[in-house]
Amino acid sequence: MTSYMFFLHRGKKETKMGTVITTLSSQDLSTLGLVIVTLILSYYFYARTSSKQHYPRGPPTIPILGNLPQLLMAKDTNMIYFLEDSRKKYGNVFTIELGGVKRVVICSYEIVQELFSKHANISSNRKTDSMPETYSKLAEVTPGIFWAKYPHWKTLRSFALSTLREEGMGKSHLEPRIMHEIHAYIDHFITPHVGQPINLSDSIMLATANVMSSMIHGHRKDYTDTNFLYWMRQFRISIKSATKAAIARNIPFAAYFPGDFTGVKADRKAGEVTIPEVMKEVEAHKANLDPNNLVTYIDKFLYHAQEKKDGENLFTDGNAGITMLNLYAAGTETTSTALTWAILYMCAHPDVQVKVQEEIDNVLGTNEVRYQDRFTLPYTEAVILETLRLGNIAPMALPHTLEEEYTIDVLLLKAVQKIHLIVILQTLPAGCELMINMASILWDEEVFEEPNKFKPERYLNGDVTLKKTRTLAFGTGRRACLGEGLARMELSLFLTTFMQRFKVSLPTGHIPNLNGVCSIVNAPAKFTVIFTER
Ligand code: HEM
Repeated sequence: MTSYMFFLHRGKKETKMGTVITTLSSQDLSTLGLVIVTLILSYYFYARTSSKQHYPRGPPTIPILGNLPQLLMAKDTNMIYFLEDSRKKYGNVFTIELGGVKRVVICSYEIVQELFSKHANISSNRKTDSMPETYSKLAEVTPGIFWAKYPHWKTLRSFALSTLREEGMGKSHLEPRIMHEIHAYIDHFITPHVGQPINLSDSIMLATANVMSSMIHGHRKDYTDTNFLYWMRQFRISIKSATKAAIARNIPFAAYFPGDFTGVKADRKAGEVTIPEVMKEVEAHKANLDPNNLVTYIDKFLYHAQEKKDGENLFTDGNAGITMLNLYAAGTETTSTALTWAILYMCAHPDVQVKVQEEIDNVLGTNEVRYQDRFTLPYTEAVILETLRLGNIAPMALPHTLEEEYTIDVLLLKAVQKIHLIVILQTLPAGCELMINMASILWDEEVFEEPNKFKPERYLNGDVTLKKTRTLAFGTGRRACLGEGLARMELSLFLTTFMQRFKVSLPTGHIPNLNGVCSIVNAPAKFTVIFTER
């Protein structure tokens, strides 16, 4: 009778201790094999039928109440699910439920593409109850672009997109206006303070706001205009308190907590300042409307209203005001935050900064940059792409509403969950809100090697050309960022000009803090930077 011995150490004839665990005959072994195969098969079939019994099964719901104090009280970080790659903790799709609103958080690039691009017809609306109060009052009558639903959204978005393109978004004829703003910014905020620490993030948004302003109204505001400064400060408060305030809207009693933990009061105050201000601008443009000289967004909007071309009366004064506010909100803080990250990364990585400057010196010398130069400045462009990835500017994008119940494709689930035998279907309920966890996608270690490191070369083929690498920083599908062309243009022109003229560094002894402070945008923590003439 042949005996088979089972030992503790694989590949050894005996354990170190020489302990024999058990002995089995060949017949025993066949029986054991049969038992194992039977167990595996029955588990497989059991799991299939048991998961079928529960079909369709939705994503797990993460209890949010336990985290509520953190969400409401945290000064800097209020959206805890969006600050990290939540997939590791909760999976590719999970639900957070707050005040009766189900929010489905998606942490997979493939599922985002599947829902927002392939099934855009059922996922491209937004609910107004997830918006901050600043807008909600106006939006009850005038939806603007951000929070509008089909078919109104389509009309307003198409109008905004075509008008901004006429104004030069992504095109060379906008360049002089952006360059004018860059020089004004340098003259006012940098040159007088060369060699001294300055707070970039507080001032750079005035420059990006002015680019927007020149497209919307046809003129920029002076950096000493106190009304403009006050308006921008309130505007910024409303953006920063937006996520907290939106949460509080779903838990009404939270607004009555002492102080302003929920941001509702700040948001309300900001609304009281910003809304009348934009409506004043609308009135001023209306009073001076010249059909033979329609060169700004707002004039074209008001002229369209007079013509009543839409037949649905969408082109109202209220919508003129709120779309204007949407464009400021979307186009100001996002781009200025990306620029602030770019400068911080340059300070934190002096070697990268030197490479950017060498490239600019070789290609441009002292010539002023043109947007078309991006094709011959691949390293600088790679720095911008890496900034958009690692800086994670819009950490949760904007919520979408799912119009119909939707079961995520089983093959896709198998692929993203890397499960081969049992796949638990995930059915998302109609009416839920879909949110993207950008951190899971932009910092995905399976796609980006060492995702937490700033490595522009990941976007390059050698040092020569840009690699095609997936990105989601501007969203995807019908509702993707409307201003991507403008943002890319501003980032390229601002960063190249700054790097051409200045060396940037942190004050001696300051260690760069590369953790973001997350609200609707993910911004660097407060820091000061020293610009030195090169
Ligand atoms: C670095 C800068 C920017 C980033 C990272 C960014 C990112 C995004 C993201 C992620 C969304 C949401 C997409 C979705 O709902 O799925 C969005 C929407 C939007 N963005 Fe941007 N954005 C930037 C700059 C701009 C600029 C400069 C403008 C101004 C023209 C702009 C206008 C908009 C508008 C109007 C929407 C709403 C679109 C809609 O609801 O149809 N963005 N952006």
